[in-house]
Amino acid sequence: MTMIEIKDFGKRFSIHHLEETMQAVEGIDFCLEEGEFIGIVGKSGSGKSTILKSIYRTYLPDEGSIQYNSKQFGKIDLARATEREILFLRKYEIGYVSQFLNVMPRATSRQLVERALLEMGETEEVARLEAEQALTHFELDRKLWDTYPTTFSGGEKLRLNIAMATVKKPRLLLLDEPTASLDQQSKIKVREIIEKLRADGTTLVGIFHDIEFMEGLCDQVFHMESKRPIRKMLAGSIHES
Ligand SMILES: Nc1ncnc2c1ncn2[C@@H]1O[C@H](COP(=O)(O)OP(=O)(O)OP(=O)(O)O)[C@@H](O)[C@H]1O
Repeated sequence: MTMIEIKDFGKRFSIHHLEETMQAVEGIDFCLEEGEFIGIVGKSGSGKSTILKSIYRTYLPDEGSIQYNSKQFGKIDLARATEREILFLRKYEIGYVSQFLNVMPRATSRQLVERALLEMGETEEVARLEAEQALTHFELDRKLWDTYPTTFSGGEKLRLNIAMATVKKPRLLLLDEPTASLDQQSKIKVREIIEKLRADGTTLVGIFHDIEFMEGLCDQVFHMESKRPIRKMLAGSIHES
C-alpha cells in the first residue's frame, strides 16, 4: 500500500524586505510504501526541511500534491487538507521529530509523554503506564522522568522527543535531522531507535546530514540535487527507481 506520494511539489517564500519571492523547492516527486524509510539528502539550503515541514503542513505547499493514505480520511492531499484535518492527523497519525524540543514549560518529561496520550483520549491510568513504557523503551534515565527537560543534553532531549512522538504510534514519522547535534555514541542509539520503529512497521521520512549514518537503514535515498529517488536494497546494492 502506498503511504505517501509526492507529485511535482514546490514551495516559494516571500522575502518581504526585498519584495521578492524565492523558489525554495520545485519539481519533487517520490513515492513511499507502507513501512518504508526514505532518507532525503542534499546540500544545505537545498530544501530538505521544507519538504518535511510541508508534509507536516507547518508550511503550506504552493505547487503539486502530497497524497497521504490516512486511516481516518482515506487518500488525502496534505497540500489541500483543511486545518481541522491536519490537526487530527498530527494528533493521531503523523509525528514530527527534530533535534529541538519545543514543549510547554514547567512540565516534566513524564507529564509531556502522558499529555500526548491524554490528548488522544487515553485514560490517566493508560497514559501513565504507556508513558513509563515509552521512556523506558527509549532509554531516558529514570531520574530524568520527573524533571523539566530544559537542562537535558541534546541526546536526552531527542529521546524525549521521540518518545512523545512515537507513544502515539504514528503511521508516518518525519525525522528532521535528529542526529545533527549528537556525538557518535548517541547517533548509534538513534540508529537503534530507528531500527525499532522500522520493525514496528512505521513509515519514515528522514533527513540526515551524515550519509554514512543512513547506510543500510533506508529503502530509498532521495537526492535533492538530482531530484531522483534511489531505491536501495538493504544488502547494499543500489538501483535507480
Ligand atoms: N520560513 C522561511 N522563510 C523564508 N525562507 C525560508 C523559510 N524556510 C526555509 N527558507 C529558505 O528555503 C531554502 C531551503 O531551506 P531548507 O531549510 O528547507 O533547506 P535544508 O536543505 O533543510 O537546509 P539545511 O541542511 O541547512 O537544514 C533556504 O534557502 C532557506 O533560506
